[in-house]
Amino acid sequence: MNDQFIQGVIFDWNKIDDDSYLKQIEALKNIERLEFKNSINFFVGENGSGKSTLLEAIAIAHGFNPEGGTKNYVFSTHDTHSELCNAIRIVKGYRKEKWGYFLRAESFYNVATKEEEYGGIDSARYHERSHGESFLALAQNNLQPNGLYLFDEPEAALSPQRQLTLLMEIYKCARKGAQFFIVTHSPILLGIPDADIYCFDDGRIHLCEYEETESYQITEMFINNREVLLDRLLKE
Ligand SMILES: Nc1ncnc2c1ncn2[C@@H]1O[C@H](COP(=O)(O)OP(=O)(O)OP(=O)(O)O)[C@@H](O)[C@H]1O
Repeated sequence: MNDQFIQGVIFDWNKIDDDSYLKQIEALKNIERLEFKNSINFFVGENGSGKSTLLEAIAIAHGFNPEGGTKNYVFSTHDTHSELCNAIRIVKGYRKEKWGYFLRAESFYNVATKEEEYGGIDSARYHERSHGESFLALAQNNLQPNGLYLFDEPEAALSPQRQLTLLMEIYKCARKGAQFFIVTHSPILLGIPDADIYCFDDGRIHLCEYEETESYQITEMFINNREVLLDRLLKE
């Protein structure tokens, strides 16, 4: 039985203008519905394939602030979210999450500022740590059993060692009833066992295996054939 908080998304493209760029995004433009059965769901694919657009739309349609944070965050410093959130319906399960967090690498600074403000005197002092240290601390401070988490490229600030720490935390939290939607290019994070990987390449959203992702294939090819590859690339 599917006991996830978010079990799917239904799209109504009639609510989007014909000249909107959303209707030009190959992976999204013909999709009617998507199903989620897993506690850990990755969105992968080439730059510009629509991953962040969909993650953001799911987050906003579910009640999160467009720039990130918990559902209680209402600040907006740079309101540029797409109208896709108005054209989707979230299919919810019978369980309701106890806590949730939308975390995007690109607006982390603003979220950390708000987190310090809202958290009051006892809050973690995110701006007094390095980018990676504070990003991981903020993620860790907000990971709870039975929570719902939407992360956009959480690896951006993290060393490989800290990506492994985050991987461990996500895995443990998912086993305690949490659900994750994560946009990533990280071959480390993607390696988490038993996750569903939704690939946005080839003009559609489709499930794929870890070893089929470009993040894995290109990293593997580079590490195992670095000299030959560089020789070929740099000679051209
Ligand atoms: N405000 C906008 N106006 C026009 N086009 C936009 C706008 N925002 C995004 N796009 C386009 O929508 C497409 C999907 O963008 P999106 O940010 O979802 O890609 P992505 O898969 O998350 O990429 P990346 O891996 O680089 O983060 C891109 O081609 C992008 O240029």
